Amino acid sequence: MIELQHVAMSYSGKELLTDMSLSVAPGSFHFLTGPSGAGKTTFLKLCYAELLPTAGQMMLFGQDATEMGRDEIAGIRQRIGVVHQDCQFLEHLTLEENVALPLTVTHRPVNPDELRELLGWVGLGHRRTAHPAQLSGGERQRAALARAIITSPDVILADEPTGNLDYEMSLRLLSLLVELNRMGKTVMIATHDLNLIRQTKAQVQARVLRITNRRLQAAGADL
Ligand SMILES: Nc1ncnc2c1ncn2[C@@H]1O[C@H](COP(=O)(O)OP(=O)(O)OP(=O)(O)O)[C@@H](O)[C@H]1O
Repeated sequence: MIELQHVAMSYSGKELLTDMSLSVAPGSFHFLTGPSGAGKTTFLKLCYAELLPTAGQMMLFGQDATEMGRDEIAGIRQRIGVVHQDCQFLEHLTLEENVALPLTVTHRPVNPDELRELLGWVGLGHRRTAHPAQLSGGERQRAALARAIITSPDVILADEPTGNLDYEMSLRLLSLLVELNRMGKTVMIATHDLNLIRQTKAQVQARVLRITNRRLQAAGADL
C-alpha cells in the first residue's frame, strides 16, 4: 500500500533522509520515532505525496508517486487521512464545518447523521457549534482526527497527534487510533513519546521504526 525502495530526500541539496526501504501492509500499525529534526514529518509528507523523493522509488497504492498527475494525487489524498502536527483549522468555521471540510471543498455531500455519529465517536458531539479558538488542545486533536477520517481513508497518518496533550488525553486519542486499526485501517503515527508507544504496544501489534542518522531502522527490543 505504501512501498519505499531506497528512498532519499534532500532539502536544498542537503540530504535529510537516505536509503529508506519499507513496505507498509494494509491493516498494519506503525510508529515512527526519532529525535526532533530527524525527518519524521518529512517522511510522512513523502507517504502522502506532499513531497516527492529526490532518489529511489515511492509507490502509493501501486502507483509511482513521481509519475502521478494532479488527479492521481487527488485520488491518493482521498485514501490517506492526515492528522497534521498543527491542526490547521479555519477559525471562522465551527468545529463541525471544519471536520466536514475535506468533503465540502471537493463538493461532496455531507451526511448530517454520519457527521454527528463521527463527532460523537471522538467525544465531541456536544461541541459541534464551537469555534476552534474555544476548543481545548485535546478537543482540537480529536477534531483533527475526525477531519482526517471523514472521507473514510484506508490509511491514517498522524504527525505528533498527542504533542500538546496530557498523558490521559494522549491515551484517549491513541485508543481511537487503535480502534480505527481494529476496523482495518492502516495507521502510522510519528511521535517521540516512548511511553505512549509502550502503552499502545500492549493493545495492538505495532511496528516501531526510528529515524537515526538519516536512515530508517527498526527500533530496539526495549520498545
Ligand atoms: N521545506 C523545507 N525546506 C528546508 N528544510 C526543511 C523543510 N522542511 C523541513 N526542513 C528541515 O528538515 C529537518 C527535518 O524536519 P522534520 O520536520 O521533517 O523533522 P521532525 O523529525 O518531524 O522534527 P520534529 O520532531 O521537531 O517535528 C529540519 O532540520 C527542518 O528544518
